[in-house]
Amino acid sequence: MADEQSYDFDVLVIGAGPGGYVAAIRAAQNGLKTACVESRETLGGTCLNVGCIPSKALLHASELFEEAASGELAKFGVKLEGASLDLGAMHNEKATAVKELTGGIAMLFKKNKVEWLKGRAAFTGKDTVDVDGRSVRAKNIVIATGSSVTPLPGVTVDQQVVVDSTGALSLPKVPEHLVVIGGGVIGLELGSVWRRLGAKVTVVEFVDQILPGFDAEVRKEATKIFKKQGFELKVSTKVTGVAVDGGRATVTVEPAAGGAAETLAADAVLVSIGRRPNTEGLNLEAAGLSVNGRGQIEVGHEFETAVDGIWAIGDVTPGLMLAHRAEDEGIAVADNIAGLTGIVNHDIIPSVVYTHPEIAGVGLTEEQAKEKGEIKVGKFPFAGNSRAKTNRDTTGFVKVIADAATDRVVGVHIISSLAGTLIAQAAQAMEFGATSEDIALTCHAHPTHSEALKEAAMAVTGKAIHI
Ligand SMILES: Cc1cc2nc3c(=O)[nH]c(=O)nc-3n(C[C@H](O)[C@H](O)[C@H](O)COP(=O)(O)OP(=O)(O)OC[C@H]3O[C@@H](n4cnc5c(N)ncnc54)[C@H](O)[C@@H]3O)c2cc1C
Ligand SMILES: NC(=O)c1ccc[n+]([C@@H]2O[C@H](COP(=O)([O-])OP(=O)(O)OC[C@H]3O[C@@H](n4cnc5c(N)ncnc54)[C@H](O)[C@@H]3O)[C@@H](O)[C@H]2O)c1
Repeated sequence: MADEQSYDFDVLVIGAGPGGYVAAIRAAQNGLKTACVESRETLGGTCLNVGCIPSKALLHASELFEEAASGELAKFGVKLEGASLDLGAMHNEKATAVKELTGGIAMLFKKNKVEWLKGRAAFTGKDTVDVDGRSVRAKNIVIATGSSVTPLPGVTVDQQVVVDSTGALSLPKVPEHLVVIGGGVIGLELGSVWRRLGAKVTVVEFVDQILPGFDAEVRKEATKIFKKQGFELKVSTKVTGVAVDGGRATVTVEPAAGGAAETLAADAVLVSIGRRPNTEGLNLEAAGLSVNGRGQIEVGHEFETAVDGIWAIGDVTPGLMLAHRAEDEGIAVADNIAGLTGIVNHDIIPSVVYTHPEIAGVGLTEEQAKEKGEIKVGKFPFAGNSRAKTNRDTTGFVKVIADAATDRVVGVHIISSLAGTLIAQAAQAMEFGATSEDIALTCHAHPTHSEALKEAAMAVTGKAIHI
């Protein structure tokens, strides 16, 4: 047993993404001497540097551009002429947002006295880590090393013509034809950005529907909406090769089940087929740790690994690869290390796709809920919501799924321009164990989009008013 005095830190966090930086701050708030190792130049991990934040900056800016350029604003009495794109300015504004937010984490580290050890960490023992030649010893070590892009065998990402999500956040010009490989969240969000700015976008998806993991009805409706927006969606299709020549790509695709091949000519190709955990170079063996078949570090209920004093959170562990899950786990693990009670309810983690409209879900899909037992479903379209109608923004619906016997809400799914914001209300209701009647009897402000959630809850008993 090591001498308590010989530890450099009570808690050493490896990785300063949403999981790691939050864990470090909470550990310090809990009175523990804490350091966080991060090899990037800036804090904030994938999310702040090359993920959530820059993608949302471009989604926001491209939405403004499309709205201004489309002439759609004229009906509201807003006449614009000759909206034009300054892509450089758009990228600069994105970079400013990223800089402000990553700099903000550095300030929070200072304020909370979290020491940032700049460099790459590798285990040399169960409580020792090498950080670029410096040996650091800690009583507790939290692995929060996140994830990186899954490569597609045989396809080389050059970040010029064939890009991953990081490259697609910084394309220097709008492609004429962008082929997106993978119809998941990244493909549809970044595909939306470039489509709005003028690209033709073709999405090649291996399975028979886009947006894996979402409610089937939501996936079907989303498919209709994206097609109407001009996306070409090639589902049940696999890419068998990408050849690059003279700044252009030829993408060869064929039916997933086999069949005749065809080629797509593109000037940009985005590979977005998922992400995989970062454990390479961590030297987990020196700590006595191993990974599962998917390369993830398995953890127990308290985020403890198989080795005492080593914990793991976020994308490097099994579960939804989402920033808010990582953050909540960061708080919980730091509380558990301090001897407090840190819990994350993994059954109630909202997922949001920030396209237009947004697509959001929490809890069980209708298919999953049916497998578990009898359910009642209430649905309400935004076409019946007064605020959505006033805004001329009626695409989508809210679906509330409740247990037939107890009326307890087990899932909520929303397609709407404000779905990402509305889903928080559903998550909170579910966390408090609400029934659909509880939501139906809660007074919602008028006129707001949130009234659609109340009406969907009322529809569970067939008594919605505005439909
Ligand atoms: C384009 C894109 C958009 C996204 N948008 C969203 C979104 O809108 N909402 C959402 O919830 N999620 C989004 N995500 C997913 C989100 O970014 C991740 O789920 C989240 O960042 C995971 O947090 P984490 O702390 O587990 O790991 P990460 O954010 O990946 O951070 C891990 C950090 O550890 C560092 N690191 C790794 N190994 C070492 C080592 N050995 N030594 C030192 N440092 C190391 C890495 O440099 C990295 O900075 C998006 C992802 C991408 C790619
Ligand atoms: N808004 C958000 O919360 C947000 C945004 C971006 C990313 N993320 C996270 O980042 C992670 C990675 O995103 P992603 O979009 O890369 O992954 P994803 O898992 O969401 O989607 C990948 C898609 O690629 C398809 N696919 C896999 N192999 C293929 C192949 N060979 N050819 C064609 N299609 C193939 C899959 O069927 C799936 O539909 C996700 O887990 C997501 O949670 C979240």
